[in-house]
Amino acid sequence: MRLNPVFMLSATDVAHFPSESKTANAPEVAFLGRSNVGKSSLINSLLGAKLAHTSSTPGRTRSINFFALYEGTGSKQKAQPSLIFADLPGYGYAKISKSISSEWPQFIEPYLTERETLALAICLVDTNIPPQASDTQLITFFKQMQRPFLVVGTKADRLSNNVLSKSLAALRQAHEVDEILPISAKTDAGTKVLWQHLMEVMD
Ligand SMILES: Nc1nc2c(ncn2[C@@H]2O[C@H](COP(=O)(O)OP(=O)(O)OP(=O)(O)O)[C@@H](O)[C@H]2O)c(=O)[nH]1
Ligand SMILES: [Mg+2]
Repeated sequence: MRLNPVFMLSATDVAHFPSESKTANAPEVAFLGRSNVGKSSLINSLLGAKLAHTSSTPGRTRSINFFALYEGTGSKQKAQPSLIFADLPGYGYAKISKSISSEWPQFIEPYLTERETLALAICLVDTNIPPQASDTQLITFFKQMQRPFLVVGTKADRLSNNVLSKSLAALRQAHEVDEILPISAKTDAGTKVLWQHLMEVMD
């Protein structure tokens, strides 16, 4: 199914989050991970459009950017979105070993704990670097909150199959998760499988 993406708004405060009148309570998917892991690039790759701003400099995304995804195009586009994407600012950028909550802007934690329509969190981890404590911390947070999450391994295109398999095994072990889906925003590898997970959220 093709979804038509439309940028909604950029939130720097809880008060700015899109309300029910805008989202029609459509399920929301949040993209989380360290700065530069490839959140905005993955969103663009999934949407087939360059809507989210990407940068080689960490810390590009400083607010939560919401995108509404509509079924149908032109006159056949539905009035209400079917899915919402939320592109979040990265963590682990300014200071190295601070806890996620102290590093992160004040509005991220309320977003994660209070956003009722949040249906799935995509936790991005970089397959090109060793397991990071800040990522374990985020994944533990979702386990404890019993909120649905999915871990994806980014920038898989940079590694040979052999090195990628080893990296994924190390990441699964460190973060104590059964599955990490390898993806590449560059080659679109893995994005079809990821869309299958997103479709389940929409049902
Ligand atoms: N080779 C390769 N490079 C990638 C991939 N995804 C992202 N990048 C590169 O990684 C850098 C960061 O990408 P972004 O998508 O801006 O990362 P982000 O997680 O949104 O970063 P912040 O907004 O700073 O938190 C850019 O230079 C991208 O081109 C990928 O799948 N493969
Ligand atoms: Mg970004």
